[in-house]
Parts: sequence; C-alpha cells; structure tokens
Amino acid sequence: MPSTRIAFIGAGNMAASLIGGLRAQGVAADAIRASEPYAEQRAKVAAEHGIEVFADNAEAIQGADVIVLAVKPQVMKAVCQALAPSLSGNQLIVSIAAGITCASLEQWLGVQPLVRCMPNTPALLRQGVSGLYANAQVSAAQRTQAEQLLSAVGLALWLEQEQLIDAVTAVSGSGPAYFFLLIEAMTAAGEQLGLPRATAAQLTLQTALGAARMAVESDVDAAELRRRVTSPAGTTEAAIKTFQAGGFEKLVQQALDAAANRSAELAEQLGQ
Ligand SMILES: NC(=O)C1=CN([C@@H]2O[C@H](COP(=O)(O)OP(=O)(O)OC[C@H]3O[C@@H](n4cnc5c(N)ncnc54)[C@H](OP(=O)(O)O)[C@@H]3O)[C@@H](O)[C@H]2O)C=CC1
Ligand SMILES: O=C(O)[C@@H]1CCC=N1
Repeated sequence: MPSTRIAFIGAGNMAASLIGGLRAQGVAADAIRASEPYAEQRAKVAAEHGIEVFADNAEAIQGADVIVLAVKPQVMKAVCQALAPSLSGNQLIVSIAAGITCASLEQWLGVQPLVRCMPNTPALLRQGVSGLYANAQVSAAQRTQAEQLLSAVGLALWLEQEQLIDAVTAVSGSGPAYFFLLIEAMTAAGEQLGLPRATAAQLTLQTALGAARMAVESDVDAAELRRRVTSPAGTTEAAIKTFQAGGFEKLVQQALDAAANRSAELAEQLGQ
C-alpha cells in the first residue's frame, strides 16, 4: 500500500500484529500512525515499529486514508462518538471489533465507507486469516486497501453477508484458543502417561504443526488424512472412538454456536 496512510485507534495486541505485518511488507513507518491511552504501550509500539503513536485519537487520524478501529468492543461506542467530528467523510473505516455491527458504527460515526472484519492472533506471525464485509459506501479502491491491510498478516476472505462475521468469529477469530486448549490437554495427558513435561509439550507441538501443515498442503481432505493414521483395530482408532463416544463433534458444534451467539449478543448489548 505505497501511498495509503493508515491510522490505528488502539495499539493493543491485534493492532500491533497488523502494524508489524504492514511494516514487514515494506509499508513506510511514516505512513502508519496509532493512538493509545497507555503511555508504556505507546512507547513500546513506537519503538518496535518506528511509527508515531499519539495519546489523542483525533490527532492520530489526521491525514489518514484508512482508520482501523482496534479497541475493545466495550469502548467502541464512546471512541466512535468522540472521533466522529474529526472524520472527513470519505475515509475508509476498518473495524476489527467482535460483535460491533456496521449499523452501530454508522450510527456512532455517521455514514462512512466501512469494512467490518474479524482477524485472528496468528496475524502476529503473518499466518492469520480474516473474514471481511464491506458496506455499500466502500469503493473498489477502498476494498483493495482493506484487503491489502489484512493480507499483510495472512489470508483475507470477503463475505457477502455481514451476519456471517459471527460465524467467522466462532471458527477463526476465537479458533486459535481451541487449538491451544487441545495442546494444553494433550501435553497434560502425555505427562500423565509418564513423559517428562517438556517432552510431552515438544511431542504435542510438533504434532500440531505437522498435522496443520499436512492438512493445508495435502491434496486430500482432513477426514482422509485421519483415516490414513487410523489403522484398523489400532491405537488411533481406540482414541478416536473415545473422543466420539464423548460427543466430540457435537461438543465442537456447541462451542462454536456459543461463540457465534456471543458475537450476536455483544452486537445487541453494545449496539444501543
Ligand atoms: N485478541 C484477539 O484474538 C482478537 C481480537 N479482535 C478484536 O480486536 C479488538 C482489540 O483487541 P485486542 O487487540 O486483543 O485488545 P487490546 O486490549 O490488546 O487492545 C486494545 C487497545 O485499545 C486501547 N484503548 C482503550 N481505550 C482506548 C481509547 N479510548 N482510545 C484508543 N485506544 C484505546 C487499549 O489500551 P489500554 O490497554 O490502556 O486500555 C489497548 O491497548 C477488539 O475489539 C477485539 O474484539 C478481533 C480478532 C481477534
Ligand atoms: O474473544 C474475543 O471476544 C475476541 C474476538 C475473537 C477473539 N478474541
């Protein structure tokens, strides 16, 4: 994004990941600004990425073509209402907040070109994935700007319906935590089986990495890859049958339903 000037409102975890991705893609430090109330975090982000970080949101967005709203959903209304008088009207707003709808953002900011998206934390390693939804005000050039922003940290996938952001949040926004939970549980189980903790952790982590790479790079699907590990009457079958007897697939569906419902619930609670 050579000539695009980007301002981040909130310079926490996700903003820092996106800024890191943009810088790694060669976006100049002076094309990126950010605002952040916490002085220590301001200094950290400025030092790590070489960008200017402001205490004042309105100051950070001066001259910006794209404004990324990267604060917690709970403070979004107050942040937007305070920012509204400083907007020029055709700046692209990109919100990464869970459960904040375009309708709420339009109510708080006025009608603006808006992209609502849901990234995830592997963005930190440029291995993220995001779902993006654009409102009717977004021009083709602004769509490209939003896509370039999220592509700097991983895959960017457009959605035709805003509602599907709840599903994206459930699958990939929150998804890294589900895999971390499995890693924690497998490491603990390995330790219970007698392995030293560090060995159990290494075995689990390398298995997770290897399995994910196989699933991404293979020309067959995950179900077939699973079948290839599962010898008839063997050890894997014993484990998989145990998972399934415990309702594993149903539990996964219930967990993702809960995440998607929470996303919709946040929209209702915070969208007033
Ligand atoms: N973490 C994740 O996995 C994902 C998060 N998201 C969304 O990203 C958004 C940010 O999350 P995350 O980065 O994890 O959260 P963080 O708390 O790390 O970042 C939010 C930042 O905003 C700052 N902030 C608070 N109030 C203001 C304000 N009035 N003006 C400017 N900045 C302010 C916070 O400062 P201070 O700490 O001092 O309050 C903090 O540094 C959320 O809306 C979340 O839903 C989306 C996808 C994945
Ligand atoms: O847990 C959350 O609400 C945020 C959104 C997706 C990941 N973290």
